[in-house]
Amino acid sequence: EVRSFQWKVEYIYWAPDCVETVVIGINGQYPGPTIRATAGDTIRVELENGMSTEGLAIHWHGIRQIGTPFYDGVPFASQCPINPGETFTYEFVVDRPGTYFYHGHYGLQRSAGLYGSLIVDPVPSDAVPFTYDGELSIVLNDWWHRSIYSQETGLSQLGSAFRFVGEPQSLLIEGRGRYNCSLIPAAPSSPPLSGDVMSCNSSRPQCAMHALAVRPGLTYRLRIASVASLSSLNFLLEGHNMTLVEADGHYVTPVEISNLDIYSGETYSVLVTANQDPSRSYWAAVNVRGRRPATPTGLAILSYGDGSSSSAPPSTPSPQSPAWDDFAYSVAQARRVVSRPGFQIPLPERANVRLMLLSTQNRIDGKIKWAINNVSYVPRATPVIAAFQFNLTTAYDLAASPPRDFSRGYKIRNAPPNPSAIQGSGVYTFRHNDVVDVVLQNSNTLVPNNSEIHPWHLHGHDFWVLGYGSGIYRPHRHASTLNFVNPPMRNTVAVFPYGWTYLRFRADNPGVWAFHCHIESHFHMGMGVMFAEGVDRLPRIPAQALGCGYTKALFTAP
Ligand SMILES: O=C1O[C@H]([C@@H](O)CO)C(O)=C1O
Repeated sequence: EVRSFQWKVEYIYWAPDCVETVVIGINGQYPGPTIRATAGDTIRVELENGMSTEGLAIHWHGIRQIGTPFYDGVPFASQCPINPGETFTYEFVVDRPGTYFYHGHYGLQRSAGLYGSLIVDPVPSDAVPFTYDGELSIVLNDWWHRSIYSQETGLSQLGSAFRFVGEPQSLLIEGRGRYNCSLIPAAPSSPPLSGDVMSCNSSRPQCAMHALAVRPGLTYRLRIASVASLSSLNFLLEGHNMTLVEADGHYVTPVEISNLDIYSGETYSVLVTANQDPSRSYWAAVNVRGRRPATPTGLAILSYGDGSSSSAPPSTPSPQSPAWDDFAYSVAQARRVVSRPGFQIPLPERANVRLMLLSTQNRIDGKIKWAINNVSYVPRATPVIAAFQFNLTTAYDLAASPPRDFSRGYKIRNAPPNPSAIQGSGVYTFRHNDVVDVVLQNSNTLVPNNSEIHPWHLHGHDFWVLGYGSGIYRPHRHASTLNFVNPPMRNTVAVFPYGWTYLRFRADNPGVWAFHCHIESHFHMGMGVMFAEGVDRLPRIPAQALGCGYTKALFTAP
């Protein structure tokens, strides 16, 4: 079945946490509309860029775009950005059931609210290894009052003028949070200039708490996605345990948990049974982990029944998550997520390519950047995929590969000495069906004794997560600790402070695929790489994806 949508992307005034600001909405709404489809369906989105001051592209996160790499939605990788006033039609197959989402991938547009859910149901004949009575779905996010333009300006300043985006003002559940309006000075004019002078009003319907309505005794599949821009999050339901059953569109061996660590770019399904006192409601809560929190708990209401007193907010205090810096807890929970017997995709026995990718925070030309093996990624004006298809060697040096390893002597516990980091736009190339191992190696930032969590997301693929460890990955010491028995498949995986994460994928999807830290500011500061694979088999790029950079030369004036 083809499911068609017509979307117009525009700036709108919205008050996600009761503070009115400018949000990027779809068809006048934030978050964007939910796409619901059945495995095998074709999704067709006619996307009009109604923002008159910037380009646009939308990424369908977790959808592999098999055969349609030019609809992956990464500007300057898979397509030219959609100009103001232009309409671009995405058309792709959602081949596998699961919990996904979509989001803007141009600049910091995801942080401005350009995202929504994408849920794919299995075909009726497909086995689902658990049962439930009903379904609920939430997207988690962190939220700033400073515009993304101000945030971007801060990230680009020289030397000590650098201003990081900082900790978020609010955490949102399904696009809703509640900022404490008494912290905002009264607007100087009356009525306030909407969205320019901060106006906070806790009775705005847009910031009414989201409610998860359940009926006593029933079991629900709760789908949870994180599109957070910065924060590692921890989700919990007051008084209720959860059974983890799906991660990034793959069934996992059920795990009982009392709270869920979720990193930006990840999705999960948990089963929850409404088995508590039905005469009251409970908190659904989200807290920051991994960075010293400066943001209040984000809240929604788990309400028993509908319309009765049980939908009023609980009078209990908001629930707490494990300590923000209990990284051992996070690693232990990550290790418990393994594939489900009967639903495993066989792991290729060995890889023929291995990349050792060291992430460092660096100063380059006076600016703070993130670099991978000393190269900080900067997009160029020509889509990488078009450079391969049309051999645009003026746009990129297609033969040169960025470094595939880093110096064995690198001290990951020291602030980077940073002598030779550069900016670059090089592309790692693989042959069709190469089996690629990637070791993501974390290190100290420019701040002494500091290393951060980075959730890495791979486009066009799922990968097997073979293991996590601390310190520098050393094959002779760590290869034997990898999980070759039941590694989970994912599209996003965390790299923990001072640690390494080991993953494997098969380069069986001809295209150009971004692989990057899903923290919005970090990718913008260069924390990503480009993978090109099977470029001799690329499907023909449609004209609507071209027209910028050196692809202009492909068209002749009418
Ligand atoms: O990219 C980042 O920059 C800051 C800090 O490292 C430099 O001010 C921070 O916390 C990040 O995650």
